[in-house]
Formats: sequence, structure tokens, C-alpha cells
Amino acid sequence: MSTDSQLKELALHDITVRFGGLTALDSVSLRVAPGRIVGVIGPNGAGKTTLFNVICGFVQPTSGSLTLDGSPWRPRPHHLSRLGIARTLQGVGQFSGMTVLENVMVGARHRHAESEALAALDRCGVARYADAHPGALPYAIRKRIELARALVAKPRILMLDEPAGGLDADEIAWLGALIKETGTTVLLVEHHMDLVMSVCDEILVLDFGKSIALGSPAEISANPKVTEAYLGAAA
Ligand SMILES: Nc1ncnc2c1ncn2[C@@H]1O[C@H](COP(=O)(O)OP(=O)(O)OP(=O)(O)O)[C@@H](O)[C@H]1O
Repeated sequence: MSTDSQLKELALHDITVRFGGLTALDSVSLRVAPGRIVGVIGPNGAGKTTLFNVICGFVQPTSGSLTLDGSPWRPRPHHLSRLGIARTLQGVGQFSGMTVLENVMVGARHRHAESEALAALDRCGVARYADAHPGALPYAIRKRIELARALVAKPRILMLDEPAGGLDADEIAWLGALIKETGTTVLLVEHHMDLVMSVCDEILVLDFGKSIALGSPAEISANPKVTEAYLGAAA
């Protein structure tokens, strides 16, 4: 198995996931090269979260395979942090019985967990809430804490699941700048198109589990299949 010091490229090869009669992913392939920001978009139910769940080992593909640096890889949730893969959740799943600082320390991997957690909170502009309890804080602040928890371990791959959900325009602009400056490989599932188009190097578009387009933001914006998929979803 790859260790985090070797982790460079993640790839999905012809991944299919079936839930009973429903095909949530249909032979989807994706290569995530080091340092790239890769967006995964598509209408509701397109298979975006399922794709994330496959990478995290929460869902086993019906067929297809994954590789890390070209070697076969079977993801397991409890190996992710050792491999340098961190994921934020759609909501804000923080432990209410712990302070903000303690929540972020859960994600730290090193002996200096407290100073690293404080640095991550600072980077996300929320260090002043370190001793507060997350349940008492506004949603946008808790989203920032969730990001700090993912960033504290300095992941090789940062998986962001709808990080802009529930944020206002200023918060989304801040988030976009943070994503760009992390310098890490990012996989981003997001409905907020302005954010996706402004931060991603490459975008995969899913529709009913199928990969219908893969390309740069400019290519995706100009792709009629993508417009059709979204218009169809809105109809
Ligand atoms: N555990 C499951 N069991 C059965 N069906 C599931 C399961 N998980 C997802 N699905 C179905 O698979 C399809 C893809 O779902 P998924 O959550 O991956 O889509 P999504 O693109 O993330 O959607 P959204 O944008 O609404 O979050 C949907 O039809 C969903 O109902």
C-alpha cells in the first residue's frame, strides 16, 4: 500500500456502483493529478457523493478499480488519514461536547496537535472561537471550523463536499481564495457554479451516474451536453 510520503496520484477506472436496480455511477473514470483542483458537478442525484464515498471506502464499487500512484488500491475509511486524505462533510458534523479547538485537534496527527489546531483555526479566520462550543456558533463559522479540521493534518488530498452550502457571497469568495492557496490536491463537489468555475483546473460532470464531460472550466461552460443536463434537471 502507498504511504502518505509516496501519495501522488489518485485514479478511478471504470467505477460502477449499483444500489439494487439503481446505477448511481456508471463506468466513471477520473485521474486526479498532484496539486490539481478537480471539481465534480452534476444535477441532484447525479452520483457526486457516491463517487466521494467510493474514494473514502464507505461504498464498495460493483465493478471497476482505484489506483494510488498506479498501484491497485482498496480504500478503507480508517486508512484515509494515514494516506493524507481528508474530507469535509456536507453538513457540519462537529462534536457538541467538545470545544472548537478539541474538535480540530481530533484531525491532527502530530505531537503538537494543539498548536497545529490553533494554526489551522487561525488560517481559517476562526481562532478566536477556539474555546467556544460549536453548537452555539453560526453556521458559516462552523463551516470554517470543519475546514480547519480537514486542513490541520496537512492533507495530500482534500475532499470538499459542498463547502459553499449555506454561505453568503463574501464567505464563498473567502472559501475560493482559501481553496486556491492550500497548494494541495483538491477534489470539490459543489453546486455553486461561480466557485467551481473560479477555482477548478478541471471539472468532471456527472449526469444520472454517467460521466458526460471532463475538461477545463471554459470547456465545461461551452459544452452543450452540460447545459442540457442542467436544463433537463430544472424542467
Ligand atoms: N446508500 C444508497 N442506497 C440506495 N441508493 C442510494 C444510496 N446512496 C445514493 N443512492 C442513490 O444514488 C443516486 C446518486 O446519489 P448521490 O447522493 O451520489 O448523488 P449526488 O450527485 O451527490 O446528489 P446531490 O447533489 O443531491 O447530493 C441517487 O439516485 C441516490 O438516491
